[in-house]
Amino acid sequence: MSAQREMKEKNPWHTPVTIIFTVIGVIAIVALVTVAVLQNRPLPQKYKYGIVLDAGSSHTALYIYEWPAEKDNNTGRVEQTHSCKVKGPGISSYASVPRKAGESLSECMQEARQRVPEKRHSETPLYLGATAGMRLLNLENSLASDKVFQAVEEALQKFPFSFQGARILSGQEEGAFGWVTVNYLDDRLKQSLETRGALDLGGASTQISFVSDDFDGSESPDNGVAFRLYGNDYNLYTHSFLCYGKDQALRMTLAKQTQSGPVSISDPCFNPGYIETKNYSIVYDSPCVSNMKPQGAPATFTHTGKGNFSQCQEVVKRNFNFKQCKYSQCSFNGVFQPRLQGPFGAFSAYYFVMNFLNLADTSIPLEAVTEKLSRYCATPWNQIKQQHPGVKLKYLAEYCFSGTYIITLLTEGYNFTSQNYPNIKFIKKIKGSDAGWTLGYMLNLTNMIPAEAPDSPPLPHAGYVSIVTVIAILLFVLFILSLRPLWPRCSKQPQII
Ligand SMILES: Nc1nc2c(ncn2[C@@H]2O[C@H](COP(=O)(O)OP(=O)(O)OP(=O)(O)O)[C@@H](O)[C@H]2O)c(=O)[nH]1
Ligand SMILES: [Ca+2]
Repeated sequence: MSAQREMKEKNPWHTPVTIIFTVIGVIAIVALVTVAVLQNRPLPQKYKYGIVLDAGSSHTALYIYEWPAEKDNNTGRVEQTHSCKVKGPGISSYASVPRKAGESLSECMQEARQRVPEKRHSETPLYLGATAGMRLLNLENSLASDKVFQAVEEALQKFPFSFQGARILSGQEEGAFGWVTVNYLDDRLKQSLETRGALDLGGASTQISFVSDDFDGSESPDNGVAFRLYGNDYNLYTHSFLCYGKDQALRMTLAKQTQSGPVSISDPCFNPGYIETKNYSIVYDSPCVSNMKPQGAPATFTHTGKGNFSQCQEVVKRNFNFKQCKYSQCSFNGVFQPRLQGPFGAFSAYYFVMNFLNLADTSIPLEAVTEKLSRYCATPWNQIKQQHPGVKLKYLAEYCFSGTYIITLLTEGYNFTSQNYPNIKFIKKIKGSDAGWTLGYMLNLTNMIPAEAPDSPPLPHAGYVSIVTVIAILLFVLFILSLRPLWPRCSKQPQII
């Protein structure tokens, strides 16, 4: 017993002073850790929103984007949360009744009002960008295009968002923002990876945009867009071909076959057995073909199909001019194009068409693609209709032409070969967001892609808390040890028996 008591008396940890120090120390550590954890705990996520209306030539689509409120400047975090396809045609089709262009948007705008939390409405920017349909209308009749914009603006201002205006994008902007979208969603910009070129096939225009080591913008400044993003400089090559979207290209191809004003044509780009009466004035109602309209043509012509891929390709090729090129190299129509480089993402109609034809997989060799397309074009129209009962007849009738046009544009127009054709990926969405110019447009207008790489915190949250805890314990131990002189000395005193 006395030995035990002796041990107890000798043990300095059992003195009241050290017990008090220990308790205070433990409380201090707990307090320190609690403060560090609470202070650095991720706050409940709050989101910001942005809305972009893509007023294309064939239709308008609305996209809602969302990103964490505290990370405006961070990357790879803006996501598309909703999209809405406006019913009816593109806004340029309402040139004679502009009011209806505005009205057509209201259903999708109501949806946006419900999707974006009410308290964020007033701070949510809303943009409308119009592309080739309005570019053509503006060329044809600028007063009519102004009236369409006026009607659209009046309609959009009635909604509680922060409306930032409606305008026509230049072809360069359309191409460049499509490229930004693809590379942003792929996380290629922030990580300084090789970029992916962007191929966009719309209804009225088509864009090609890519970075090539051969291109610094000097040979053809109009095709150059310089960006500094996350600390990297990019010299982007971009070109938009007005009238080379798939609907206008079809008009041009029909125009090539009806220049003498016949009453009927046998078209290799449509399936055999296809027969439809078409109006000359409707086919030629576009600045892309209006100067080709035959004089003294009848009101209508009978459009029949004969389904022949190679003959179709010959007609389609006649839309491209390969003769003059004042640069070191050209794509077509005398337009400069540097050497193709890197992977490419092809979206919009490239995807719709190639996906329908089961040709979206580019590991299929180019030769096999043309073979499959030949077989598709030669399939009788009745059989095609039977095989695809749910597909819109207008789309269905045009797939032979559209597939042929895409392959011709890529190989003859842009000079893709059997070797680099597999570098193309046909895409619709990347990580849930549609590929297209809208996201890039919004990121640019909201300054959401910084020119310089953002500073990242030196430590992750968990690492920070662990280090603070270890240092606190070390300090505490040192503190206790530093109090050694105050430790009771009773154990060292000679015992008096
Ligand atoms: N097959 C098919 N075609 C589609 C679909 N959606 C749109 N298209 C067609 O594909 C073409 C391109 O569509 P978009 O990319 O929306 O073109 P756009 O933006 O209206 O036209 P631009 O102003 O030239 O960019 C048009 O001819 C459309 O009619 C679809 O779901 N399936
Ligand atoms: Ca488009």
